[in-house]
Amino acid sequence: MELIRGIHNILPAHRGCVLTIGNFDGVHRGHAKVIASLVERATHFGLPATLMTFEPQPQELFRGDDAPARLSLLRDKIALLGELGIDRLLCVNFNRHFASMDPEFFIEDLLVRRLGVKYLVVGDDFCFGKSRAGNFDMLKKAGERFGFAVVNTHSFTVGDLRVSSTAVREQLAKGNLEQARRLLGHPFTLSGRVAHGQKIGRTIGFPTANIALKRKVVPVRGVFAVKLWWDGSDIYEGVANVGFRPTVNGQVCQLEVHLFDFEGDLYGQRVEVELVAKIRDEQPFESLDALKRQIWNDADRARALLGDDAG
Ligand SMILES: Cc1cc2nc3c(=O)[nH]c(=O)nc-3n(C[C@H](O)[C@H](O)[C@H](O)COP(=O)(O)O)c2cc1C
Ligand SMILES: Nc1ncnc2c1ncn2[C@@H]1O[C@H](COP(=O)(O)OP(=O)(O)O)[C@@H](O)[C@H]1O
Repeated sequence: MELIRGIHNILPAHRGCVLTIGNFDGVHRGHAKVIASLVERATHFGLPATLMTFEPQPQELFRGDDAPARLSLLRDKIALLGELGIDRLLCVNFNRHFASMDPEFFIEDLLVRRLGVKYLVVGDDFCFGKSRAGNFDMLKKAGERFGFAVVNTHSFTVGDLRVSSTAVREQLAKGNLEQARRLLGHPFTLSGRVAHGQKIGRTIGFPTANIALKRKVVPVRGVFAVKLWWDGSDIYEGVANVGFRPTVNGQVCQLEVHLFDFEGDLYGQRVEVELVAKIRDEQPFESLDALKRQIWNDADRARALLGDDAG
């Protein structure tokens, strides 16, 4: 998969494609379906399957801290999309300038002239450009004029649940990791670099790798049974907390993982953490001793849950 970072990096050689446009947050099963049909069309036309996505996600630009919790960071998104057979990923720097582009210009300059789109898949609620005046109907009409087909994405359901990034966020907020996994089609993971903390963990017998989440809004909270790995490593099991650590007056939301049967230095390592099952909500404790006793219980529970998961 070729990554094109920014519209200024679109080359004349990139002209001619089948295209889909969207946030693709989480890269869930609905997204995978859309992409599978795009790849099929790409083969049919003999053109590269191209996906246009935005960074930051539009709501993050417009709503800041009120934006919906981010499911996948760009880096995770790129990795997940890379597995779905797309030829090109165009990542647009979503800023005020791009957002206020005239919708006609978006179509004629970007889609037609520079990308040479022959087939376009978007949701029928897709709006774009200045005052969000560009819409599905406008794309359809432009398609007739410039000679490209425009088709609508169809909803994909699992059981009676419509798969959407919002539905995944709702399941995660409720702590239903298994249901979230079903909607995503892959486990929910958080990733980041291990940083130094307050060094309290080791003094209570539970060293915890502290992982900065780099998100404005985190979609999960609480204590979880987890698996952790990094590039080329084994998979380790452990117990983790995602939250503000009220007992030690934590200021930022953080992921902390205590690994079972592991002794070593993880500082600086980029790790991936799969949340397997939720154990409880985070709570304040009156002492570190009380917290330590609780973490012992959490660890037992996590081992049991992870044992079930393996079977
Ligand atoms: C499994 C687990 C559960 C935790 N639960 C809570 C909790 O309910 N409340 C809380 O204030 N902190 C909780 N913590 C966070 C601890 O306060 C924190 O890991 C400890 O203070 C060590 O901090 P340090 O890594 O900065 O040294 C939990 C940590 C782990 C690993
Ligand atoms: N079993 C373990 N689980 C997690 N981290 C461990 C473990 N054993 C050693 N470590 C190391 O210890 C560090 C955590 O120790 P801790 O006292 O909690 O310090 P900090 O407050 O800096 O996180 C981790 O970042 C990692 O490098």
